[in-house]
Amino acid sequence: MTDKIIKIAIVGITGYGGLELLRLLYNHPNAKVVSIHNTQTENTDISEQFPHLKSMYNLTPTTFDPMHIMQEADLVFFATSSGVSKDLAQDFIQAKFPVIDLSGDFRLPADIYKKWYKNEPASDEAIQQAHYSLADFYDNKVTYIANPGCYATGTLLALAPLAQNHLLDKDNIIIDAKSGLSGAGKSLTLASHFVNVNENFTMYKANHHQHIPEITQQLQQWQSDIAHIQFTTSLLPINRGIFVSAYVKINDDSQAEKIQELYTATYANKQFVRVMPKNQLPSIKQVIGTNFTDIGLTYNPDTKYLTIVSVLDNMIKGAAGQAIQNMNHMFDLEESTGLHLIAQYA
Ligand SMILES: NC(=O)C1=CN([C@@H]2O[C@H](COP(=O)(O)OP(=O)(O)OC[C@H]3O[C@@H](n4cnc5c(N)ncnc54)[C@H](OP(=O)(O)O)[C@@H]3O)[C@@H](O)[C@H]2O)C=CC1
Ligand SMILES: CC(=O)N[C@@H](CCC(=O)OP(=O)(O)O)C(=O)O
Repeated sequence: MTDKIIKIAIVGITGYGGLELLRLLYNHPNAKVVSIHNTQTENTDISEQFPHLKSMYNLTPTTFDPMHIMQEADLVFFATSSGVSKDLAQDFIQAKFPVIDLSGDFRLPADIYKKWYKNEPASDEAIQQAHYSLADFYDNKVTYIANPGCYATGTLLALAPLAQNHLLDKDNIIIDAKSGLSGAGKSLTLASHFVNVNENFTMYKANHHQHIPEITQQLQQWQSDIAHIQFTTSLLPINRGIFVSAYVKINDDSQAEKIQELYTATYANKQFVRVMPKNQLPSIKQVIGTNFTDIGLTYNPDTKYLTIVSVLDNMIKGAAGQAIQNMNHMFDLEESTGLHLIAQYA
């Protein structure tokens, strides 16, 4: 084990993603959080606002000052709302200082971002420097990483073995994804009000979710004829977790019986993707609190639809955990460092 210590700054510390980074990095043997930032600095220890952190850290949020961060730290995580890092990250990008951005700001070309996020995009120049990094498939030694979105991670891992082998029927890619409420961040809205979510089930952003272009873009890199996906998202009355159901047809029927082996082979050396035995489908609870994505498959020979289910913890594999996996790649650490987590069984 290396004795290297990576000094880390986190911007967006008062959000769910920032707090999850802080929680996971506590047990990372090669990381030390040296500064934390949000929109206000109150000059009080972070544990005043978040008592669960009492006696764990000795950190007070400080004013966001890029020059100071670059002097003190080796890497900055942006766990800020979308539309924020495209402005705040500028100085770091210019200086080629290591950045991992959890938001959607650098995942898409400018015109597509503007259309789907309905927000002003970062400059083309900045976007071109960012590397979209689905951590299980990319071992980046780059300085600037756009961490994938939570739904995009679950969907891409569910479809990767097929797309990488050009086996998807491009006209039959249907994805029905569901998320726990922490995916929406800490801000309260009418839609995220307890009474609206508890004991309820709602589909939202049907056909216009911002992860649609992110998923399509990556699928196209693997299988160039894919132009569209049918994608819907729903809100589960739970805190954490994503459940992706993908219904797809494969374009070569003779391969149908071999799909399970294809998934097992694709993920044989990917320690954070676990493929279930044939015809067994995963449940959300088996991954909550971990950096795993678990995947199960079942094929219907009558309809010729393959159902693929993938589950992950949106806050870990969908955000902070994958960001740390990317950090481990960036700094040449073993990719599971600090991420040895077992789900809570009951
Ligand atoms: N939650 C999830 O499961 C996932 C989230 N993401 C993405 O990660 C990012 C963070 O998500 P999440 O933690 O849920 O969001 P939250 O809404 O919970 O938190 C947002 C954070 O950003 C900070 N912030 C907002 N504007 C600024 C600013 N101008 N300067 C400094 N800090 C700012 C907020 O600080 P303050 O308290 O001062 O307002 C807060 O700490 C988002 O882009 C989200 O889309 C990606 C995958 C999954
Ligand atoms: C439950 C819920 O509301 N989830 C959010 C996920 C947002 C997210 O991860 O944002 P990025 O676009 O930055 O990836 C949503 O559906 O918009």
